[in-house]
Amino acid sequence: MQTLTITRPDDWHIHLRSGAALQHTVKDAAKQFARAIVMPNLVPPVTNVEQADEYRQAIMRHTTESMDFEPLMTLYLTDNTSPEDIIVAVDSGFVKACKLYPAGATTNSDSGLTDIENAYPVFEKMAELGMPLLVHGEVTDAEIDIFDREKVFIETKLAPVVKQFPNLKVVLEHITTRDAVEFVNEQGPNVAATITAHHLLRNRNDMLVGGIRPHLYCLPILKRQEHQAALLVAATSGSPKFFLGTDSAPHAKSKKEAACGCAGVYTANAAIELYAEAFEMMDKLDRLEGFASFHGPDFYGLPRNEQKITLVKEEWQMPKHLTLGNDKLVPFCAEDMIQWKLKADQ
Ligand SMILES: NC(=O)N[C@@H](CC(=O)O)C(=O)O
Ligand SMILES: [Zn+2]
Ligand SMILES: [Zn+2]
Repeated sequence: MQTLTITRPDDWHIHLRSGAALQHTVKDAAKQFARAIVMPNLVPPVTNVEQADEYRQAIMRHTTESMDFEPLMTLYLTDNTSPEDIIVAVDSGFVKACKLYPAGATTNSDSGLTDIENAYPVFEKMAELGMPLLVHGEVTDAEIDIFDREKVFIETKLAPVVKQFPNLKVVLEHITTRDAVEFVNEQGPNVAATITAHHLLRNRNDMLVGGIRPHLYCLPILKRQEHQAALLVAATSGSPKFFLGTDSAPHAKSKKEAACGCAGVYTANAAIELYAEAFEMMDKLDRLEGFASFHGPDFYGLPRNEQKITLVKEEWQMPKHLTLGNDKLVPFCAEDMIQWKLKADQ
């Protein structure tokens, strides 16, 4: 039987949510990942260290020692975040990054930055203290087409930040375009990107041809096939600039299958298996470990994990539904056959 053993991976972008959802999301993530960068877009958002500490403790209540899972916390930048807040965050030891949402860009981003320049004094402090900036890279201008919002953000918002703060570590999160790949490749080692499994495995035709599939709707939205191809090349290139970030973002089935459905795809229950499928498709399974387990900690300046996980080439069927608190949750690839399986009892 074909097996693949790699260093235990980390997820550098996940939404664990809060309350009853945590009993499912934490277990799913911890099954495979040793650490996860936890997104702060709760309602209300996690904007200071006290809130991050409370959230961290809520997550930890759903872990056991044998799970050996560490949530890495983030702060949500608002127009009111100050450079002093960054000093306190760095001192906390458990806040590992700050997250920039342009106001209105995505789920729960209403308190995001109304103008990126408002945060320049904060970026300066982050650069000085080595705190990474994580970016949801889409403009929100009504006149910009939704399929162009990442590209326009890079040109008009991100490029000036990177130029002004060459020492700032920046992660362009969940990239979806060839333009993003090229931009990241052109920058120095302080600029990196995360790539989701769903953007590697699907494109906008999968979402829209033959009927609209709400469970593939996420932000940034799936793009055309040529962009998917560029992401596959980047992820499997071996470049340390690209690493694993699932952007697993659960929404109840009823909130997705609705006249105005929420954005977000749930992959955490089988993320590493899904990435393995993408890497196998490119005949680059040997590059999975770098992408999933090395490039992220190296960029963040954290130690690589020591434990291992094993994947087995064994077909299984993705469930039709999972549970999210009192609701149903439809996972990515629901009812599809998956080719790789994480071996239990590692
Ligand atoms: N990716 C998504 O489509 N949704 C995320 C927010 C985000 O990461 O932009 C969510 O929180 O639901
Ligand atoms: Zn986002
Ligand atoms: Zn996200």
